[in-house]
Parts: sequence; structure tokens; C-alpha cells
Amino acid sequence: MEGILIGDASRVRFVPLALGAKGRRKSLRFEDLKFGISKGGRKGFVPLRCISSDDVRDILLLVIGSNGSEKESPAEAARKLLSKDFIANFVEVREWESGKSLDTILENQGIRIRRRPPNGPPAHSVGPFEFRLESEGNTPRNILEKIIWNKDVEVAQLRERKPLSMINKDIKNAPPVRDFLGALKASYQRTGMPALIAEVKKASPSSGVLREDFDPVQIAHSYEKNGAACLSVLADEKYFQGSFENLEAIRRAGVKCPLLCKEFIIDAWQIYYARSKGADAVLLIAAVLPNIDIKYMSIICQKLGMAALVEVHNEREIDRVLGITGIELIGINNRDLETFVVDISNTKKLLEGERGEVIRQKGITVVGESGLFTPEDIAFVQNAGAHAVLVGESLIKQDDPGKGIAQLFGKDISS
Ligand SMILES: O=P(O)(O)OC[C@@H](O)[C@@H](O)c1c[nH]c2ccccc12
Repeated sequence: MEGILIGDASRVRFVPLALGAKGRRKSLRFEDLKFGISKGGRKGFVPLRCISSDDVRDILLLVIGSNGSEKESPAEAARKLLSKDFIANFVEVREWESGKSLDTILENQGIRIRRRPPNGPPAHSVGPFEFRLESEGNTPRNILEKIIWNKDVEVAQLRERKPLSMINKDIKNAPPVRDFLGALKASYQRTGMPALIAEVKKASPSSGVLREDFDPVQIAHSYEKNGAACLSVLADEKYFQGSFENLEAIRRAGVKCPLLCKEFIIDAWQIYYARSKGADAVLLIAAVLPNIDIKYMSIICQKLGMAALVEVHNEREIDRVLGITGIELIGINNRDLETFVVDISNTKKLLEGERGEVIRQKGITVVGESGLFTPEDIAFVQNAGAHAVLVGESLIKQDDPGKGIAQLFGKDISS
């Protein structure tokens, strides 16, 4: 089996792509390709079981689907995509290979959220009976973990019903991507105030139902008319009463603001799905995703022309994200998703000192997220260094959510 060396990491050589048939085929099938580590020459090729075949499939679809042009061979495209820099972030891959589990990698990066219940789900069915055996290993420790465990099952089912090959067709017919980051920057320049990402959210686990008469399209139009630069649309059904249909409907109704798909992303499949429904940006939560996923998923966003808003909540998370190249948009959440505690001084705390300096040098756009209710709150996060704000509750609870914008900013920002 022949491999293409695309990077070095200390003693191990990575050979992520092995081509069948001398690598000269124009169109490669997934079956022809394997990721692996070369331990001294071709004979020592060790397949990487750690990257799931679905991940490999995603990467390759990306490579072959979008770059497998006549001019560029798939191998060439793969080499470009999986540059050295990308591979440098694959250090965790070695840990995986040496038998460490995904949860160990998450733990090493300070991520407390486990991707799925370590001891399997609590319910066991035997014939007509269902047993619920709850233990530390199958009970979520907090709401965020609960959401993630549910999302893991949900995505697996959706993904089975709609494989990536089907979504790729929908993407071709999807409305063109709008420039999310560009819209934020333009608004900041125009108004001299943080650009507004206004959130279309019916309910949340922390506050329950925020608005009974919830018409997502009407709210979106009203936000746009009153000066929002972009919109954030909740897609999670179970905990936020949102949906991908809302996202799709808003885009179809002629709203021009770029749309952030507010979903708990744990699988690259969800990014393609979001794009097929008209999303222009997705949220990547650092409290949930290890560096390798953030990097890999942000590359996928880039390939799809979308923006990735990478959300952090504490020093450790922002430091991890600042260490990943290519991140252009960081959100600082003032709400701890594990405890729901809201403190807007979190934005200030994470932007102080050296971190703020690095952000300025890198030209990263910062979004202050959650718990913003008054013009003083907006001024506070702006002074702390935020270029944009993400606001849900304080607007959605107003009689007219769009009109709430002028109150929130202390002036009309619509023109
Ligand atoms: O409604 P608020 O407090 O204005 O917050 C909006 C937004 O920041 C919040 O909804 C949010 C931030 N990060 C998230 C991640 C998932 C779900 C929701 C969120």
C-alpha cells in the first residue's frame, strides 16, 4: 500500500492518505483510501483506527467533492488541505493510537463534558421490560452534558437518514452563502458600536419559554429592519424549541442578514446539514470540542464559505482557541453553560492583558455573548474589546423584539 507523507510529528510520520492503484485515478472512491501512521517505511504502515471512518469520509468528500478538479488530482488537493499545520494539531491522534480514549483527550484539554455516557445509556430493554439503572457513568453531570448526550444520539439517527452524499446535492441548491464576518465588520464601522447578532430563540433551559407567540420569520424581519447585522437562529428542538425549519424559513422569506445556525455541533455532518438549510455560520463550543475538532471543523466551514464562531467561557478555553491558526471569530459567553451563572464581566476578564494583545495582533473579531440588557451593558463589553454582541433574551421578551434594539443600544442603529 502506497502512502503520501504530508507531515512529520516528532518520531512518528503521518501518512494520512494511502492510494490504491498507484494513486493515478482521477476519481477516488472512499474505499481506496486510508489514514495511517508510517513507522519507518511502507511496510510499517499502521492504519489509524482513531479517526473514525466517518471523519475520513468527510475529509475526503471535501477534498474530492470540492477540489477534485481535472487540474488538481485528489491527492494534490488532499496534500493542500491537510497541510503540515493541520497535521501538527494531530498530536492527539498519537494519544488515540496509543490507546487513549476520546474522553481522555477531552480531559487533557480541560474539557469536562463527556461525549457520551461512559457506561452506556441508563435504559435497558429485556423483552417487554425496561430497566433503568442509573449510575455515575450514565447520568449527565450538568445540563450541557445532557444536551450533548442527546445530540449524539440525534445526530447518529439523522445522519443515517441523510448521508453526506445526499446533503451535498442539497448544498448545491442551497441559497448562496452570505458573508457573516464581513457583515459584522461593516456594521461596527458604520455605527461605531458593537455589531448586533440578534437571536431568534423561543425557549432556553435556563429561562424556560421566553415568548409564547413566537413567529420566527416575523421576528427576523423586525430584527433586520431595526439594525441587526446578523441573526442567530436556534436549531436545537429539545431544549430550545428551535428547528432547522425556522432557519430555512427565515432565509426563504427574503431576510438578507447572514444567519448563524445555533446548534450544538459535535459532528462535521451537522455543518454540511446547516449549510444545506441556508446557514452562513455555525457555532463551535470549546467547552465541548477538542482542538482537533475545532481546527478540522473550521476548515470545513472555510471550504463551504461559512464563518465559524468559536465560543469560549474561561481562560483555558480562550488560550486553547488562540493557539489554533485560522480562527477569525471568537465569542465570549458570559453564561456558564454548565451552571447557567451569567456574569458580563467575563468578557472583560478574558480580554485583559496579553490575551487582548494577541487578539488585536491576529485581527480576531470578538463577540460578547449573553446577559446583555442595557446600553450600559453594551458599552461595558465594547470597552472591554468586543466588536459585536450576541443578544437573545432581552430582545425576544419585548412586545416588539425589533424595537427593543434601539432601547438596548440607547439609540436607533438602523441607518
Ligand atoms: O439570551 P441571552 O442571554 O441574550 O444569550 C444569547 C446567547 O448568547 C445564548 O443563547 C447562547 C450563547 N451560547 C450558546 C450556546 C448554545 C445555546 C445558546 C447559547
